[in-house]
Amino acid sequence: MNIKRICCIGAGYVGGPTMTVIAQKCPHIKLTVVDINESRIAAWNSKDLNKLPIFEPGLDKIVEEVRGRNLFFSTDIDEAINEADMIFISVNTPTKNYGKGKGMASDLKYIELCARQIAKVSRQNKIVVEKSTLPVRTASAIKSILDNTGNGVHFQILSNPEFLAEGTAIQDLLKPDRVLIGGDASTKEGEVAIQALIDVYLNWVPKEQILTTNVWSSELSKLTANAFLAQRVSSINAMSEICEKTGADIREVSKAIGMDSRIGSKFLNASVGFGGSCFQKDILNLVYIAKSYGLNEVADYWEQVVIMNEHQKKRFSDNIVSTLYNTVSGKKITFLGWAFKKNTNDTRESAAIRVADDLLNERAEISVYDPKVTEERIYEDLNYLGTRSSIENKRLLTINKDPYRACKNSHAIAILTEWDEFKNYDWKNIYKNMEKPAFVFDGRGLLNKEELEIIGFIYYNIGTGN
Ligand SMILES: NC(=O)C1=CN([C@@H]2O[C@H](COP(=O)(O)OP(=O)(O)OC[C@H]3O[C@@H](n4cnc5c(N)ncnc54)[C@H](O)[C@@H]3O)[C@@H](O)[C@H]2O)C=CC1
Ligand SMILES: O=C(O)[C@H]1O[C@H](OP(=O)(O)OP(=O)(O)OC[C@H]2O[C@@H](n3ccc(=O)[nH]c3=O)[C@H](O)[C@@H]2O)[C@H](O)[C@@H](O)[C@@H]1O
Repeated sequence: MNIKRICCIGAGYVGGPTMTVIAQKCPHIKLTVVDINESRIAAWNSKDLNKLPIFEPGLDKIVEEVRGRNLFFSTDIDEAINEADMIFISVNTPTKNYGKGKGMASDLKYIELCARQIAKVSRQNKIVVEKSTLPVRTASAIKSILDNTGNGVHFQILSNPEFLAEGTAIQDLLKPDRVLIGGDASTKEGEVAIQALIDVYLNWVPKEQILTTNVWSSELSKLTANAFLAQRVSSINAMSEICEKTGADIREVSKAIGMDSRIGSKFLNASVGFGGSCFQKDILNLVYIAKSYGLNEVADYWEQVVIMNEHQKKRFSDNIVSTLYNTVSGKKITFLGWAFKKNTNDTRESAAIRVADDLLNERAEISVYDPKVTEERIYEDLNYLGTRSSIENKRLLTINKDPYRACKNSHAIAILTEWDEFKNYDWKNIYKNMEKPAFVFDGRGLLNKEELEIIGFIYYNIGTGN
């Protein structure tokens, strides 16, 4: 089966970049990315490429090349569904914040709405691809909705989880470690659907890197991959606390263990805690699934990864307070970075939000510098926690688009995002304009302790205790 038209529902961090890359590599396929969020679609269609809703290195160039050629962004969801041979569902699947499973299970209401809409408007057979990260066995719920509410047309459901990381999305999409496709190979129609999606990827991904499994393995592999990655961060962060008590240096420990090829060197950077929209949500989802099968030991095991992460954030803010003589009330503390990692404007679950909230509870005054994140976003993140009124948050937290001004008159700087450019700042100048003693709390282990100490800073690096 030759796919000619693809529709992607959800123009977010996954749908947007993923379809952009497919459009570049498959000029013979017309792709339409749709979303209910009109302003997001308007931003994707913006003439000014700096106004795209998502910042990803290299994304703007490819959008410029393919938009209007074979890639389209639209709010006309019904039309895009109806004309497509293949539909990717790439909507958000956040942690449920109400009812059964509150705070743990994935909220599948957006997925269900998509399935109902697909069923309602489809006039010919379609392949439906789960791109969103979903609890294992979600495909059976989607299939049941499609088969029971549709117009008698036939649907094949595939699972094709996305493994891109933000900040490197384009590179990850162009050269994926693997592409995973889960489908029902036991039927002829299932086999045809699997092959149709393989053929799309074969336009740029070597066939050895395209892996097929049954649907449930594919759904569960995505949760497993994120759980393993997050577990590495929590494991190294747990060791960072031991380092701080014993004089060991976490960077040396990471290097020493990473050289063991069975362990490997990636994802061993101690930090103020992992952020991002997925690690926490996907592990909590896994915990919920385990509990729902009565697998309490399994659930507890994975939940500890999230508990450790919360502890790491709290320990970082506690350390700032205790180092600043147990009082930060009225003291200006500057945050370099608000996003959850470098090269993204995404702030979801960023450690900065928790750390700021803790310090604001201690009545500190926070000054934030992050060139990629909008002012509205930062206040929304804080207001969402509901700890203080939005007026109070605006009074206590200020945002500055100039890092030097952001640091002026502050007592301490906290590094919350791993931007490499921090290293190249004029730190002597920053020091000159700060209150003394001037502290740097490096939550990403990026700056050079010795250099900063020569300038006069008192430097704390997560995982070294000095
Ligand atoms: N952000 C990431 O780096 C990765 C995310 N994922 C998974 O991909 C999925 C999507 O994540 P993101 O792109 O980050 O989410 P996002 O929140 O950036 O985008 C989702 C979009 O779907 C739209 N939407 C929701 N319901 C809709 C409906 N019924 N019809 C049309 N549009 C609808 C929303 O308006 C939103 O623009 C999630 O399941 C996530 O776990 C997987 C790999 C990486
Ligand atoms: O499902 C998802 O959403 C994605 O989640 C992560 O990608 P992402 O969250 O975008 O970014 P990561 O590079 O994984 O970083 C996550 C967090 O862990 C932190 N981290 C990462 C690595 C490390 O060694 N130490 C560490 O603290 C980062 O600073 C960041 O806050 C996975 O890496 C992707 O494979 C996956 O597709």
